Amino acid sequence: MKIGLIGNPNVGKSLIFSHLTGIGVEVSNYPGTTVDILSGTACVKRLPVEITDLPGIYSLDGVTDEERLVRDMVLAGTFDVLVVVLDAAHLERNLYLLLQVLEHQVPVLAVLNMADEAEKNGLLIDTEALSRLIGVPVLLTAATIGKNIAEIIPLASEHAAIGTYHVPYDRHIEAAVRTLMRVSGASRVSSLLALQGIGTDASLLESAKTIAEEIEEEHRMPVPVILAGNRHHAAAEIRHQVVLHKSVKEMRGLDNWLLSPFPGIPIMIGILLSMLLAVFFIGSYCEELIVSAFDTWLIIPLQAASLDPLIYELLFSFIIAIQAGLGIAFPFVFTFYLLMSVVEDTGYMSRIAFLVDRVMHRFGLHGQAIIPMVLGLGCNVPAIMAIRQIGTKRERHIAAFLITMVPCSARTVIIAGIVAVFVGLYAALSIYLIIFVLILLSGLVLSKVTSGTQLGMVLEVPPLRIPSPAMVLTRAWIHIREFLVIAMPLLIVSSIFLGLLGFYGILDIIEAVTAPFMTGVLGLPPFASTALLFGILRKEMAFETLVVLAGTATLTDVMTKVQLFIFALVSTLFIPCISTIAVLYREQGLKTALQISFYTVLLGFTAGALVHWFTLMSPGL
Ligand SMILES: Nc1nc2c(ncn2[C@@H]2O[C@H](COP(=O)(O)OP(=O)(O)OP(=O)(O)O)[C@@H](O)[C@H]2O)c(=O)[nH]1
Ligand SMILES: [Mg+2]
Repeated sequence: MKIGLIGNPNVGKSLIFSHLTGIGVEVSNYPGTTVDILSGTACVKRLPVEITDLPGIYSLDGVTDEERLVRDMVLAGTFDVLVVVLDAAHLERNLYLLLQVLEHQVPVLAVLNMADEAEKNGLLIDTEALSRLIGVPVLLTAATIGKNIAEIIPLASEHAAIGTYHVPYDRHIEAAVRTLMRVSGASRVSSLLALQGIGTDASLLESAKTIAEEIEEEHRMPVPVILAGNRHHAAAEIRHQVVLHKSVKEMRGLDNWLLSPFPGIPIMIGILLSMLLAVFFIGSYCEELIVSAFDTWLIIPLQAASLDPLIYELLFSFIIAIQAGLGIAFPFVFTFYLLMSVVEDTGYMSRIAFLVDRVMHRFGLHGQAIIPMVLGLGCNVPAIMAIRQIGTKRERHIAAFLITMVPCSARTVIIAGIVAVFVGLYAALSIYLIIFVLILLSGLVLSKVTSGTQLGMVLEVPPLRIPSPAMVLTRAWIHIREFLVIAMPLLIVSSIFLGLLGFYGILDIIEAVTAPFMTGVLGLPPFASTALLFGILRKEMAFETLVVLAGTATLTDVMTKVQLFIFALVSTLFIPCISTIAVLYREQGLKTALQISFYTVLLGFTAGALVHWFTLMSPGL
């Protein structure tokens, strides 16, 4: 009987080999110690068993010479049993190779070595669950202390089994495999290999090539990359089901819920939606209190005092800027960051990434890209900076486009403050829906037109934790402080600037020039153009400026509900704020910054014009 020891580099194969055979081989703590293939014999029940120590490899893809060598030996049926040695302390990374070995339909025993290290790291591995899941026996060992090493050969020779687990590949891949199996009568593994251009059957390779080209056309990435992405996802999923951190043992039941598509996805939508609603309700409740306090105590007395017109204009612009900042933006920004901070601290964010990973691949993105996108709900600037971590240039390019469309907290201020307050909750939610659909469509189009490759990556899902109030408050405070020290002064200066422009009649000129477009195409009052313009400085300033220009916080006095809806939609979508453009330029270059700015202007005006046109067509609205 021939047994092969296969596994990632540095997992302890050679140490196990010398325990089993008594042959002293080089064992060292760096990958790639074994380069030659060494065999030895052990006796089990007086029958000789030949054991081979193979060089460490990460996959059977055949990228390196060692990988090709090992794969060819496996394909040639050299071994009766493969003992796959895994590092129990880094199971997810090691599972990738195991999943690939299982595809080869050879009897397998999985040995999770380094049990001592896993234990030291506080990891508990449910070997029975793993064994049930993949259909092969699983043994936990620690080669340095000889733990369970004596079990390896008896288990391997008597109980090694052909795995029952199939990596759930992308549906195009699965369809291709089915077709190849039917047409050429090939096995699943030969069909999968043929799709990657590996194999000896010329006619199978020929048909696989045509199908693979179609898939690559559709996905805009090579088949091996798609397969790798799927395997990584499967490895993450298995790891999640069988490994738990001691400290979070009690959280595990909850986590199983959170991470499975059902009820995970409804829960995710529920959590995000209730966050938005909480921001709406708490924000607008506080807004009303603060705004009316300003009106009663400052604005009305100011109007009653007979002041020099210029002084009055300056004072009025100053007060209304503070009213807009503290009264309108602050309650929403504060509530948002507080809730967001809780979500981040619990570790739920990575669960969102895991849940949407599959869907994101359709948009040419890895699940990890969802984290900057969710961060973008707070502010696009750190979100754009966070895409640095994303694997390839192509993914970064797509992510930059999509993130700039994500409604940040400033845009939530506009949507909540204008639409939720004056038009209604459903109208406000419908803006999110419109933006969501536009992001999906843009993602689909971008993933088709952007060239380059997509990388598979391992998603780490950190343990769930009860958030610590101190951490949550500190994190929320960092964002809120940024708002107070950067946004507020900017708001005050621009409000005074605006007051002066109005005082000297310059706003009238700008408005007169843009009026035909504003009124004719978007159906908005002419002064909306100034508000949109100031929205480029900071998004919520579009709203605050509108209040300043309207001269009242009760916007329905000066605009219709439809106008308010269109204004909010356009100012949310069109051109990112100046800080976002700056960071886009720094991170992605001038071309991308310009492309995105142009694209969003087009999108914003088109969406606004369409809504206007639609309401003209249906006067009943
Ligand atoms: N803590 C701990 N260390 C181990 C265990 N098994 C092996 N090691 C150590 O891990 C390192 C790598 O062991 P090797 O046997 O050389 O690993 P390998 O898989 O043959 O590595 P390559 O030949 O590079 O593929 C050595 O320093 C071993 O002492 C274990 O169960 N626990
Ligand atoms: Mg070795």
